[in-house]
Amino acid sequence: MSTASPLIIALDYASLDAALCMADRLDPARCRLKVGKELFTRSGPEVLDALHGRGFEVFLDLKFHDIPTTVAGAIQAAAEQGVWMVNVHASGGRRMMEAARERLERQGLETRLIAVTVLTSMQGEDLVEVGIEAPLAEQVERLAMLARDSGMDGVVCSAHEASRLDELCGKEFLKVTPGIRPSFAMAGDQRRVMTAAQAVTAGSTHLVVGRPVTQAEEPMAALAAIESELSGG
Ligand SMILES: O=C(O)c1cc(=O)[nH]c(=O)n1[C@@H]1O[C@H](COP(=O)(O)O)[C@@H](O)[C@H]1O
Repeated sequence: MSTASPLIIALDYASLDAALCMADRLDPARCRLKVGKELFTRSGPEVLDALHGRGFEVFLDLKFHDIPTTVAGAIQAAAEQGVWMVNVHASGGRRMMEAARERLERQGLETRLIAVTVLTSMQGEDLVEVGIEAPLAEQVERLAMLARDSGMDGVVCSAHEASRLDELCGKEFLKVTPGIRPSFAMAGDQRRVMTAAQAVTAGSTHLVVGRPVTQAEEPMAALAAIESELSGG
C-alpha cells in the first residue's frame, strides 16, 4: 500500500516478534515503517517480507558506508527485496554514491536512494573530534550538495537544516528528518530536535519518528496526536 503520509515510524526492536507486534498496532495507510541495523541484523530479510505482507512500505535504514562495489551490491540486494527506500552515508563519497545509483538504474530498480549527512545525535564538538573543523551546518550543506550531484534522491538531515537544503537542493530533493519530538515527548539522546509541524514548515518531506510512538502506551493515539500537530490542530 502506498501512503501520502510523511510519517515513517522507526521499528527499533531487538526481535522480529516485538517489531511485528508494534506493526500490528499501526496502519499502513497512515505511516511507513523503518527497519534499522539491530532488527535487520537479528531477523534478516524475513522482517521485510512480514511487513510487506501487512501492506507497509519499508525504509531499510542500514546506512551503508564502504568501497563503491560493496555498497552497490548491498543496495541492489536491498532494492531486490522490494523496499521503498534505502540509504548510505554521504561521507562515503561521490564514487560510492554514484556506484549505488548506477547499479539501481542498470537493474531497473526504483527504490529511493538517500544519503545521511550528519547524524542528528551529533553536535559541532563531535565533528571536531573526528577531524571536521567546519561548522556543522556547513558540513551538512557540503554533504547534501555532494549527495545531490552524485544522483541521490535526497538526504537524511535534521529539521534544523531542512530549510537551507530546500534553497540549495530544491523542493523535490527529499529531506528525511529524524529527531522529531512532538510537544508531548522527551529529546532523549537526540540533539537536533523539532516538532513534526515545525519540521514540515522548515521543508522536511518525511519525518522519522521512533520512541515517541513506539514507546507510547497507545501508539496509534500518539501517531494521531502527531497528525493533529501536522494539520495545525
Ligand atoms: O537514518 C536515520 O534514520 C537516522 C539518522 C540520524 O541522523 N538520526 C537518527 O536518529 N536516525 C534514526 O532515526 C530514529 C530516531 O528514533 P527516535 O529518536 O526514537 O525518534 C532511529 O531509528 C535512528 O536510527
